[in-house]
Amino acid sequence: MTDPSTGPGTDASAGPLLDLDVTAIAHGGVFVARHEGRVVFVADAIPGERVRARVTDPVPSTGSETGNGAADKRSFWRAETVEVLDASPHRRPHVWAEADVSRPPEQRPGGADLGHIEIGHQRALKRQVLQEALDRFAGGGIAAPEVEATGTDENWRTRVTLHVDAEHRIGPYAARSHRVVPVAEHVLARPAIDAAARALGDLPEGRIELVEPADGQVRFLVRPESERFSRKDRRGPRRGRPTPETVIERVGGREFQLDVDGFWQIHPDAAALLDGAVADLLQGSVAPEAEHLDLYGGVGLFAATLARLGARKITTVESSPRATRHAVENLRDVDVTAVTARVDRYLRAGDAGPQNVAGGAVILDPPRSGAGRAVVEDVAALDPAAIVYVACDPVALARDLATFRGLGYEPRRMRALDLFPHSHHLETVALLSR
Ligand SMILES: C[S@@+](CC[C@H](N)C(=O)[O-])C[C@H]1O[C@@H](n2cnc3c(N)ncnc32)[C@H](O)[C@@H]1O
Repeated sequence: MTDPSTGPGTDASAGPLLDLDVTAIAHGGVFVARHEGRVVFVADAIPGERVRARVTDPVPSTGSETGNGAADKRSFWRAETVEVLDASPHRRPHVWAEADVSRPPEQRPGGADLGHIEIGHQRALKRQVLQEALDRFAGGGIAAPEVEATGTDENWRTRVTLHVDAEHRIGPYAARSHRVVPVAEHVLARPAIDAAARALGDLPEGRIELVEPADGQVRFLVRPESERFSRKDRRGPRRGRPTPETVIERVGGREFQLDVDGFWQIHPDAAALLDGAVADLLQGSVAPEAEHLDLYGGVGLFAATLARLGARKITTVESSPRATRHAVENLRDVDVTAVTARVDRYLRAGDAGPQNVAGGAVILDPPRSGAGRAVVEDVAALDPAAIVYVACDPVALARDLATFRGLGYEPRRMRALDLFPHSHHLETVALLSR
């Protein structure tokens, strides 16, 4: 499946208008229609609707209705809804007034690509995306679970990135673009973050990261846009740079310290819900004498879950040295070994790698791209009794499940959590065993 949410930038100001019958949701928060046999991925629509949409990518050359040679060779086009001709009963006024289809696409803030859909139907559509990914990439025969609500669908983001452009306008980027869209209110953000963002004075061009940790006090970092792609950023502070501020998050009775810009779940309920889901799936399968792995461990959230379930030998593996240092502090009361390493290298590190995982549990919580074939093969070779895979991308999950299935590990239970309301993102937790 192509991910239509990524790819070359779009220019919403050019391109023909098409009247489209929308048939399905696609991976990436866009919807499927057809025009003269070609797939058109259209934004801001709903399956069952007829919409008028402007083709934005590829941009046809002037004077041509369907485009130049390059456009004709493309297997799919992208388009943005500009008018709803026949509305779905699931359509609602967009949660973000500025994202309404009556505005030019380049002036609609991104981040809430399902915000025009009734919330229960958003979850039904996300389940369809997961089911399609499982059917197409995981070998079939796996039923996608219902998507569970968190209870907090509005003003949920505890971490927000805003941008300041050359004209000193501040706001989120428009969808699929790097254009800043000033908004009256950031409807996805926690109210304190929105208030803090509106109180920011004149700022230089760049990006601002706002964080509301458990104490409710908003912190913000101002950075040049160029740092976004810096690899050094992920390895911790650079020489001559101040050590990042530390903030505290809480799950149950336990405190987790982390860098203000370190990885933590964005939804305020997410860490506790994921801890609960992992514990639910692993209940009764944690053998105290075996070694247990928390791979892509961050500051130790799931290592703490394993400890609570009775694991006595736990190794958490994480590539960020600062996160690993925090994990050691966060799990002082627990016998945990925290390793700073890439997971793929750790699994092949011989004596410095895993020793006695047969019969134990392995938790994987990789970035969006998934764990990949080599890591999955190396995990299966350890012969754990239970594997829990925490995934924020259905297609990456499905591909890794296919590899696990080829090695004898079958998905036994799965839970899907709506940790990103009004956006297409979905968190899935799967339990596998032989
Ligand atoms: C989705 S986060 C999960 C963190 C943690 N499990 C939690 O829930 O808070 C993924 C983590 O993997 C780390 N990471 C990314 N690639 C990695 C790799 N190849 N090896 C080890 N850690 C990696 C990131 O730094 C990040 O902390």
